[in-house]
Amino acid sequence: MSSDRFAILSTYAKKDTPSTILVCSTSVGKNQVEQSSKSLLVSRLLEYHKPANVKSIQRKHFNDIKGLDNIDNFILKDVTKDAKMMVLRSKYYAVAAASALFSYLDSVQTTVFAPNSLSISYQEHKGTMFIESQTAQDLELTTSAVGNAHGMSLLSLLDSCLSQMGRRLLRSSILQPLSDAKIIENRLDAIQELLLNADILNAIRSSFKSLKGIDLDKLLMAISKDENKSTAQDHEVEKRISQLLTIRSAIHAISNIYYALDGAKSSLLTTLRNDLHDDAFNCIISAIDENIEQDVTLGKSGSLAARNAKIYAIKSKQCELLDVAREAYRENLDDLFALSTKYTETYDLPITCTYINNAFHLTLKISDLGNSDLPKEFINVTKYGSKGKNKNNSENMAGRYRFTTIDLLKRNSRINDALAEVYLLSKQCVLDIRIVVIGCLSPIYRASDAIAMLDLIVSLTNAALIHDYIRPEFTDTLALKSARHPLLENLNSETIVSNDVFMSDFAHFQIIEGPNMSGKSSFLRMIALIVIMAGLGSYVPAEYASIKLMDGVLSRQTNNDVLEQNLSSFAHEMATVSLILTASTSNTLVILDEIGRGTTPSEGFGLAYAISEELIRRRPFVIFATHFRQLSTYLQFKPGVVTLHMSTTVGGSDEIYFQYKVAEGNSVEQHYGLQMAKSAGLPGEVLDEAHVIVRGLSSENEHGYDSVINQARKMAIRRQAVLSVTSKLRQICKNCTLNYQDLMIYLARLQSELVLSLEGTGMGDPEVASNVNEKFSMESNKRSSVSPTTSPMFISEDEAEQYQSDLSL
Ligand SMILES: Nc1ncnc2c1ncn2[C@@H]1O[C@H](COP(=O)(O)OP(=O)(O)OP(=O)(O)O)[C@@H](O)[C@H]1O
Repeated sequence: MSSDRFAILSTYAKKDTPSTILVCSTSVGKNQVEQSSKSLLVSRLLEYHKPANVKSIQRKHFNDIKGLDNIDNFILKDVTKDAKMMVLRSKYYAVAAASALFSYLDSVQTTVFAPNSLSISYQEHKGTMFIESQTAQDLELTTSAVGNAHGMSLLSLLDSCLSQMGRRLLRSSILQPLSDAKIIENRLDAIQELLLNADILNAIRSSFKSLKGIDLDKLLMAISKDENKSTAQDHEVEKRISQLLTIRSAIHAISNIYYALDGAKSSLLTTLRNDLHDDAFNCIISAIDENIEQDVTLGKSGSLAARNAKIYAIKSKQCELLDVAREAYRENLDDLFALSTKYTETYDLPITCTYINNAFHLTLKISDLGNSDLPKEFINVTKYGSKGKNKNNSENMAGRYRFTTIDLLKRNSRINDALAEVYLLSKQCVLDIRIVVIGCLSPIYRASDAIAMLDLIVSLTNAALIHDYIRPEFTDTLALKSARHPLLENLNSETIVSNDVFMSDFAHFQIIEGPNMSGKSSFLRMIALIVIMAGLGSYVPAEYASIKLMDGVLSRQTNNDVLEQNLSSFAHEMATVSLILTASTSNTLVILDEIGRGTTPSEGFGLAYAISEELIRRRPFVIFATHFRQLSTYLQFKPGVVTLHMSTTVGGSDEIYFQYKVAEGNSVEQHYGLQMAKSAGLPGEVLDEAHVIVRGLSSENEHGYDSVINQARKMAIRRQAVLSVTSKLRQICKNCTLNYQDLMIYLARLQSELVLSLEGTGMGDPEVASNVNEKFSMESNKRSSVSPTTSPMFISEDEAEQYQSDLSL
């Protein structure tokens, strides 16, 4: 299953070269696979996957429920099974396609597999980030838990698209951001150009108005659809004429957008501009203009004006027979109105001839008849009261008689015969033009894609302008200065507190502590949202952003009961964690918000600790918000682990003030939970008792590991300080553009920072500087492939080994 966007599967495929491609019969028509030239889908598939066989499979075999059952039955029963099943549950197209594949193998190739014998994996498109559906929901990427008002989800925040194509692309880009820096940089260049060149931006915006909300993708699909035999002739003609008129407007709009891009310089904008121009467009316009009247407006369906517009839409002299048929229609119409006039004169009544429900009727005001009866010649009489209204027509019939005569019925019938002839001949004419359009579909599809991309770029440019976002750069570190949560900022830009973030291979596992409501989850989500925004090519809410492009964003957040999957909250948490442990790589961003709260505290802590250890070993970038205070106490000594906390202050009467500011190190135990409970009005004696218990437990805990912790903490501080300096020195070696003097100043600053951070660890003496220099030289020796001969005096051999393994990353 390589794609969840098309119901297409390859069987017995060598890498990237399928031997058979199964397509759903409804997408190509019954015989179109055999006559492949008729189906755009089939010819495209063959273009890309020659010499594959394309087989049409009945729609009923693309069954997602059956597909999941099949996978559940055949997939290997290993530790990853639950996680894989969980991901697949939300991949409707992939599992429906799997069902078609198993049906095909079973019925056509008579291949049957043993249960639990197949290794099945779900792969995302190359060059994109993997975002699991629950993560998308938790991060409120496209929908928000509190309604879909503007700015409540990332999609609605960024969406100022002017076309449906653009909006669809924005949505899919948010759900599947890119991980290819080159493509992203192209988008960013385009945004930067539009930000600097307001003329082009405004020109594009106004050129989009001429698109008048036309959804090109849907229009092209409708044009490609063959005639439905059950559709009435007049509707078919009306539909086709309307499609041709819309495509004509769309091509004029494409041309306007093309000219609006005049002068654009960035590579993406110039490519898009080229995609908006093709000689085929002129062929379509000429075919339509030569055959269809310029000023046809089909109007409201069912009205006489709409019918006449349809009848006279094809220009005269294009088809002789059509001209004759229209003449016959006109003569019959004249006869019919003459008949109506005759009734008026004969009976001396103001009778009018009205078009209702696709036929002509006679009508007369009830008051005009006075006390007399309607003449006998008038049949099928309907009398409408003062509020009467013909439901099927806007014609107000209140206070009127509606009737007909035998002669009028005959005229109507003749008119209908003439009409049938007109529609038949018109249909032939519009179908001929449709063939020209179908021959040019490919450049129109390309133009549609270009418009969608341009719309996305303009939408992201608007967001950057309105919210003062900045252009991110892409490196190996995730460094954000004064970053803001985009959705919170949109809610209230006055109160938003910005935060700095720094994650690198040396600081890849970050634990964040803090009381409830202190802003932990928001901090986690802010990082994920900014990484996703950068992945879709958007500017981001920060003063500076260096982004490491991720291959996926995985998250586990609280309170996600998944009722439809019949899993308890804890079971779901474990299934998600299992997915994270299976799917994360050193390039994945993992967001963990409270793990292990659904079970006993000791089990919860044990699980949280073990999961953390495994993630530290696998090296994804992890941000873990937790209430387990011991977690950071124990884990902070491991390489790559950083501890953070949300800063808070407590007022005179024990109120808690949240500052929403992230600070380094562990939080000081202040029993915020108890303070919150007090604010919530818990009785005094209950609180006193809780204080006594908590104090007892705290001193018991601290007594046991205090001295060990202190020792280990010193080691950790030393190691982290050295690793941090080494990381910075490496960056200098790679990217430094400073002159000699500035470089010396920077190095001296690094040195004093190091000395400062070593204070209290037994390394802050004057010899440190020379020891550190020795350490740096050890590192540079390693670079030049000379093995270090000795470990510096100020670290133990164990420590030196640990440094070596950390540095060899
Ligand atoms: N950076 C910020 N600037 C301004 N307000 C913030 C910020 N971060 C969080 N908040 C406010 O604080 C509220 C609580 O934040 P959040 O849910 O992130 O806290 P939490 O520590 O995760 O709480 P809990 O542990 O109960 O889940 C948010 O709804 C928001 O209104």
